Amino acid sequence: MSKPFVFEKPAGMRDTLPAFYQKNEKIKSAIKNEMESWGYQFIQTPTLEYHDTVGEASAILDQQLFKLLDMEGKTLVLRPDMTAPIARVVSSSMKNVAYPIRLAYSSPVFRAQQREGGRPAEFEQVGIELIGDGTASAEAEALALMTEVIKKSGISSFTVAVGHIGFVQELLAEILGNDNRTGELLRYLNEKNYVGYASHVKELPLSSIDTQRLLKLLNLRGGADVLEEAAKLSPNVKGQRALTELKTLYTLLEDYDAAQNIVFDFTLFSHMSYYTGIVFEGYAAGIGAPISSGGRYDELLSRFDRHAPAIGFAIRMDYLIEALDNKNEFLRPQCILFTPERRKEALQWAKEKREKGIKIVMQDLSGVTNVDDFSKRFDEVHYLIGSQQGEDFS
Ligand SMILES: N[C@@H](Cc1c[nH]c[nH+]1)C(=O)O
Repeated sequence: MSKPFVFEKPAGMRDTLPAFYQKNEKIKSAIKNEMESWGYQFIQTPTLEYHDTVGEASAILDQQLFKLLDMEGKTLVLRPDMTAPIARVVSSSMKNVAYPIRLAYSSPVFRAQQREGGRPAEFEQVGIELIGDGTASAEAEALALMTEVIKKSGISSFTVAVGHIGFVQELLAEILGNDNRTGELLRYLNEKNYVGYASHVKELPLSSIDTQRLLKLLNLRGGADVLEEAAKLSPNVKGQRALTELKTLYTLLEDYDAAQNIVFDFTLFSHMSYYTGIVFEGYAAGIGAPISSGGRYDELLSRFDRHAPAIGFAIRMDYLIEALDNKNEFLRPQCILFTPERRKEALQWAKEKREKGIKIVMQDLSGVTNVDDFSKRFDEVHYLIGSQQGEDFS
């Protein structure tokens, strides 16, 4: 016997079925409304971009980029994130719009995955970018909005981890000097491989004080008192500046009433190499991967010749939906099963219900083979069958 035909999909590609789709659309619309109410304007950018502009600026590992060629032989990429395309837009079509600029997006992004990893290679991000504002208020706004959006989506139990790329890089560079060794430790942090980080540190030929400083970095996770602990690692001037920035940020977040969910985490290091200052990730109970992430990227815009400080974040819709408890279940449609002689009556009834916002499936009885099975899909099933008046729809 020949093997049954399997409709395989490329690694990491997924179908979105009705239940997930509905939930996603509903939550997404709540998130978008919130972003719009803070004055962010939604834009769309193309799915394909040039590899040597947006592809490189996106700061994703090259092997994770989906690449293809256009008719002129130029290499294109499926956009791996939205921050770089938005930097391109702000520096070209919007170059005459004065800073600060507040933009938002809701778009699929693409990052190639190994099949064994089982991770999605296409997923939807809803995010914002606040470009041209280098103030602490801009940082507080981004974090407060992210917190609000997570709350509005129905997640009650979550934390937002905040770190600072500058602090970590300065500390490592001061102790290790050489870029390769720093790079290696940063890679462990990015992979959240703290055991690997610690054993690597212990192998390095360092004074015991410096070994301790590098190891203590791993404990710098927790409430606002972590900032005091971080100060004890005797950071250099730039490192101290980063700590002051974080302290100010915390005070501002208290004003925004958004400090309750914040924890500081100096091990936070992102794979996105454009970050230059604070970085943050949102975590929901029960989900291992971040449901949102963002940070300050003050150098990216210069790559597009319109220098500006900037900050932003993206919500990862698939993980966010996974994190929602099922109390958000959606009402299923109602069904009206009719026979042709009652079709008009059924149509009239369906029209009235639909106008009231109730979802109605109209189904000719002779088109259904197993009525019992079919009926299970609906909240209510009404019968308009035969010439007799069968059901009272008042
Ligand atoms: N583009 C980032 C999120 C982000 C938006 N703005 C700044 N950071 C990501 O895909 O992880």
